[in-house]
Amino acid sequence: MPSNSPHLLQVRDLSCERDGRDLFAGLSFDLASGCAVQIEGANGAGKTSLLRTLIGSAADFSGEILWNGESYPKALPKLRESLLYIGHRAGVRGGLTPLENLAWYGASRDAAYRALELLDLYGFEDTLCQQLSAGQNRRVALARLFLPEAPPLWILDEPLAALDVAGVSCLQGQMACHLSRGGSIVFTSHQPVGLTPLQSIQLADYAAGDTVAGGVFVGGEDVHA
Ligand SMILES: Nc1ncnc2c1ncn2[C@@H]1O[C@H](COP(=O)(O)OP(=O)(O)OP(=O)(O)O)[C@@H](O)[C@H]1O
Repeated sequence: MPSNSPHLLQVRDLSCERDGRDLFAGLSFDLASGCAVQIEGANGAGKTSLLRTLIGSAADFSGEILWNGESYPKALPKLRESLLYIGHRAGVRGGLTPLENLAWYGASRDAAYRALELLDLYGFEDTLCQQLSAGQNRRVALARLFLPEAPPLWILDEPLAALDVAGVSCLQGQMACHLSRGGSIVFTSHQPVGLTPLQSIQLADYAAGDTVAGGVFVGGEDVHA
């Protein structure tokens, strides 16, 4: 069960600065198998900076991050074997079709067709992505979450952005399914997401000089044992 699972990702007293400005300080949380963490905060609060730090793309932090008990940066090669990161910008190549974009990530043709169908992109598989709408491009990016054998750790920056109601529902279902299979998710979103167990972290609570301990949990057990 998720509450008894080991903590895969551990963040200890993390502080991040950009251009001489402290974005957040004293941030600590644990992420266990089967659990999700939602990062919330105003525009410019540092959500993307935090995610980029967690994926090892930003080394200018203080504090400690551990993956399976091993500290960054030593842990990064193993982390990347287990990580699926979808950033704020969709990471979709406009000059390729949806099928070609998924093939670039190693998907078989059958798996890519299936994932695109689940995201209601049937009939658009061979259309250049630069001819698709913003929401459709977002769906192409998110189709990676619907491929078989997706990695266990998902780090998603604004995954619900640009999606319509049906798209949000579809993605929420897939995120819940991932948790039920023992996967873990860290994501940013400005809107409520119906996941359990979910730890919500408000970056405003960690503004430099205004540090509080821990986040708020909705459902499940507090993994800050
Ligand atoms: N590489 C960088 N160099 C300098 N400043 C940066 C860099 N990346 C981000 N910043 C600054 O850090 C601050 C936080 O940016 P970030 O993108 O992390 O915020 P965010 O919470 O994700 O915002 P939004 O909700 O608007 O996406 C911003 O003021 C931004 O200008």
